[in-house]
Amino acid sequence: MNSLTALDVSLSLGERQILRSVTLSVQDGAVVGLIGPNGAGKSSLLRVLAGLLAPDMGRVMLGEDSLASIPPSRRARQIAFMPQENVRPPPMSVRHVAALGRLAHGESGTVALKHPQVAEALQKTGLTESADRAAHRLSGGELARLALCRMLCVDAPILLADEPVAALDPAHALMVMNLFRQAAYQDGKAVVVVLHDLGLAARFCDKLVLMQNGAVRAHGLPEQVLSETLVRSVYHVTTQRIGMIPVPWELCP
Ligand SMILES: Nc1ncnc2c1ncn2[C@@H]1O[C@H](COP(=O)(O)OP(=O)(O)OP(=O)(O)O)[C@@H](O)[C@H]1O
Repeated sequence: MNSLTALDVSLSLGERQILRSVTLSVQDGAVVGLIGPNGAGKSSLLRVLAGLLAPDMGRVMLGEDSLASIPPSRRARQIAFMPQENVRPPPMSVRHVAALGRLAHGESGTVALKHPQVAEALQKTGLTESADRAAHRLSGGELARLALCRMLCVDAPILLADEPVAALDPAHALMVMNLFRQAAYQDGKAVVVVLHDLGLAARFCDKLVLMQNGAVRAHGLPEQVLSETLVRSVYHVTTQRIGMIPVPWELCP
């Protein structure tokens, strides 16, 4: 069974305390949504979970093993990470950039390009017809899908995605959220996804972790975490419900 757990993790960067005793766990077959206002610490926590930042206190466990004890080469095969920042790629084709995900398995060149996972990831992210285009000429949303595509090419059991739908139109945002659900429910992956869209978080995540000021303010089922009271307290907005889905409505006075 695949699981990734942050246990009582604290992190300081420079003078600032960024994370305060954060505990979060994701198991295979589940999509965990990480939500919270700007600056709450979501990206920092995701980087700690990916092993890119070492916590000052607490630890991260990948299954039974401490993440810090796992060699980076094995970590790269176990955890695929999509960062928030979309760096414009060098002048290579979309297919070549996607295939960089296979480097985690030591594959490059033709071997990587011909791996079935590359064609599948291009198809799942709606990029098959753009595969031969120059990646550096893609639009912002297309670039975001390419970053996701490269992450899928790793075929890791654990997926960590930082605001993967922030730049996407509604159809592609739904496509990507369905893709995470499929990864969890059909392929048994463990998924952590950072989201600002509370509607998507409510609909597509099995569990939500709501962060505020570097700490976990609430966690549990979406309907528990996205209560009117908690949303008002953390985001300072009122909500209206469309069915079960909370929609941010007005700034609190
Ligand atoms: N290297 C750093 N040095 C000092 N402070 C940092 C550093 N990196 C991040 N921070 C601070 O840590 C806090 C949390 O940042 P983080 O990017 O984790 O938040 P976030 O919840 O992902 O925010 P957003 O929703 O805006 O992306 C912010 O106040 C940020 O300014």
